[in-house]
Amino acid sequence: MAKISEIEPIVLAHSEKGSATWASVMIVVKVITSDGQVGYGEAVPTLRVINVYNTIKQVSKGYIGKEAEKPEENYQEWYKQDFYLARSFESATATSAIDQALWDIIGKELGAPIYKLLGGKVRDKIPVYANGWYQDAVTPEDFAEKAKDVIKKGYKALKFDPFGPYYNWIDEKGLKEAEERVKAVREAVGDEIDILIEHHGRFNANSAILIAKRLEKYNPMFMEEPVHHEDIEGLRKYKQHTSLNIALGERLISLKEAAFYVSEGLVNILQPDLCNIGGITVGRKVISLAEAFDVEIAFHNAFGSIQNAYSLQLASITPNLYLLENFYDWFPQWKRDVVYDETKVEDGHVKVPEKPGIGVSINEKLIESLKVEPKELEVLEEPVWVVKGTWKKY
Ligand SMILES: O=C(O)C(=O)C[C@H](O)[C@H](O)CO
Ligand SMILES: [Mg+2]
Repeated sequence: MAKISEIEPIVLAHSEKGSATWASVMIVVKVITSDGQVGYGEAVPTLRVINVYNTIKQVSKGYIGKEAEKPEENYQEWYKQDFYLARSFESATATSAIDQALWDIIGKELGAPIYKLLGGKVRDKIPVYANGWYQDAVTPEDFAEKAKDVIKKGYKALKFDPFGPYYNWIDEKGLKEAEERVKAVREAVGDEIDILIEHHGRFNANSAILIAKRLEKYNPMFMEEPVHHEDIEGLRKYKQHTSLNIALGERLISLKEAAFYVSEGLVNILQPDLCNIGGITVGRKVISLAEAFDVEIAFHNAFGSIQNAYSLQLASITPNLYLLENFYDWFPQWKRDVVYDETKVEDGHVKVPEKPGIGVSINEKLIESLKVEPKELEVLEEPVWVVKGTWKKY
């Protein structure tokens, strides 16, 4: 059986930026086997580009020489070595990206897309929701105009963060501003469209509860990360005082972390990120964990087109899928070109790619031409994790 002979982290950048600064670059992992097979994965940049790049090199030491077609065993072996894997975002994303590439290699060896290796599709098209669409939106009118464009593209659901620069607590002025933005979007899209409210984990429980009571009249389908990510007691309090669906999961980096939120009943829509949670090997286990508790899945999918391709493969085998997050229509063109623009959104759905492994072709020449040295991201008043141009009051 082929051995893993090379693992190369590659940072891609381009002058054309997308809607989220933290995804202005892509970190790609290229794995090559002893018989020349090549697999690709994607790691998460955010504010850790240099650290993730270097961690991929360190994690690779635990994978080089291992059998390429054994991602499960390789993950278990690495878990033994990497004492802080479940506590280290850098380790988790590096391991996830390498794991993705190994599943890509197996699929290519067997001539089958990953969904086939996992028992087959339960749907041929993936229903998606829009994010990234509200760049530079500030006033309610801005949000309403842009929301109409989203619906014209055929999306049946859209997510946005209506809170401007408010953080930790929110006052009456902030509540009013958020309500006016949500009201404008609801009036623009009508009652049939799912509105998803993103909080980016910025509020204390009291403020999050005030927000829920203020916005519930607009029937949001879920409230994402309403309280600070590590605020378990705040989340319990939020759940006790509101009736809205809680969505979270993008920051989870292990199966057992996901199991905690699901078994404690603290999440209704789980949003694992295949570039954080442990790649395909752990991602498929999280799907079943959620299914056992009647929790729905909406994979977090906010970085690049390789992550998007893997998310489509796993979304196709997920019986308890709500919707797949999608930035694709608001990606800079270069990100779409990395996969030859093979995962277009049509009428709010994406056809499941059928090519072996990752499902799409990878534009290796473009990757070569976009290669840059790992670098720090600028830290400005507007945090890198918001949709650009929205950290504003009006
Ligand atoms: O996609 C999500 O759920 C995120 O929390 C990430 C941000 O919304 C996205 O990158 C826009 O900044
Ligand atoms: Mg989010």
